[in-house]
Amino acid sequence: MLGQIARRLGQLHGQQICNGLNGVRFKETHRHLQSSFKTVRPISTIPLWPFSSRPRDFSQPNSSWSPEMRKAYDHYIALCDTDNENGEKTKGPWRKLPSYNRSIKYATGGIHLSKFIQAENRLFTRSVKEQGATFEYVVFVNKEEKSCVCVFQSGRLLEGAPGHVHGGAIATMIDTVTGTLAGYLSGPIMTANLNIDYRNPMPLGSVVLIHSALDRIERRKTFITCKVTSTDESKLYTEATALFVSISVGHLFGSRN
Ligand SMILES: CCCCCCCCCCCCCC(=O)SCCNC(=O)CCNC(=O)[C@H](O)C(C)(C)COP(=O)(O)OP(=O)(O)OC[C@H]1O[C@@H](n2cnc3c(N)ncnc32)[C@H](O)[C@@H]1OP(=O)(O)O
Repeated sequence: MLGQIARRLGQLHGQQICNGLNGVRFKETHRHLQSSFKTVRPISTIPLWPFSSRPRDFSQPNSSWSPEMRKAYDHYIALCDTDNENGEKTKGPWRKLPSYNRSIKYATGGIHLSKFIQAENRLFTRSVKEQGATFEYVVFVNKEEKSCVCVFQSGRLLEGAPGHVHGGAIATMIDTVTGTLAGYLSGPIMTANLNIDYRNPMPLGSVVLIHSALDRIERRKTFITCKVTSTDESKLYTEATALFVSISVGHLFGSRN
């Protein structure tokens, strides 16, 4: 039974992510899973981390970032909350979201749980250790406008057509960004539908902006629109619409709400 629960949990993100779970202390694991996943909330409502150690944020600048990536990051950082010269906080419209390498780290206490639950698993977009080789990205949300923007730099391992980014890698980033916004606004969700129009090939290594906005919410359904453009927004690469359905945590364990 617990193995089944664990395997169901492991299907998060469409991947079998809990193969390494066999052999862990199931009683303890189950108790932690139950209490932790009951507390998954929209990212917007997550308070300051309740434990002293914070998980590493993978969306901080690193040496693989091109000047264009850094410039776009600095542009949005300047629009986030800042401290003025008097040490007072000035409210900005944007907020930078942290990005972890394990989805479990988004749950309360997840950094601790991640040491013994599904310890080998990694979030797909953060699974390659080499900086700059795959997905370098950072997401900023605008709560008032119910929108977000992601600055994304593609790496050499994401090739599809020669010299250009693989369509599946672009879809991955669109799912990630629209899903992040839907989760921010609606709490635990899963992708139900993703429609993508590829308008122009995206050069490998380029930096793009992935703009997502709330279209509407109907009952459990959150509809998001998305456009991928060059950083100066003069070139349109991709357009998409996405539907996310709110789930109870039990959905991941096989129960139907
Ligand atoms: C945990 C924190 C993690 C943080 C990570 C952060 C970063 C990463 C973020 C990355 C994010 C990446 C996330 C990922 O990649 S998630 C991985 C990919 N997605 C999946 O594997 C989902 C698989 N599908 C399901 O589990 C279920 O089918 C879902 C949950 C989607 C709905 O099954 P459920 O039994 O619950 O609901 P329902 O069937 O009663 O339907 C409810 C309503 O929805 C409507 N409907 C349903 N399907 C469709 C459809 N295809 N088109 C149009 N409409 C559809 C339906 O008509 C109904 O409408 P209405 O009658 O109310 O009008």
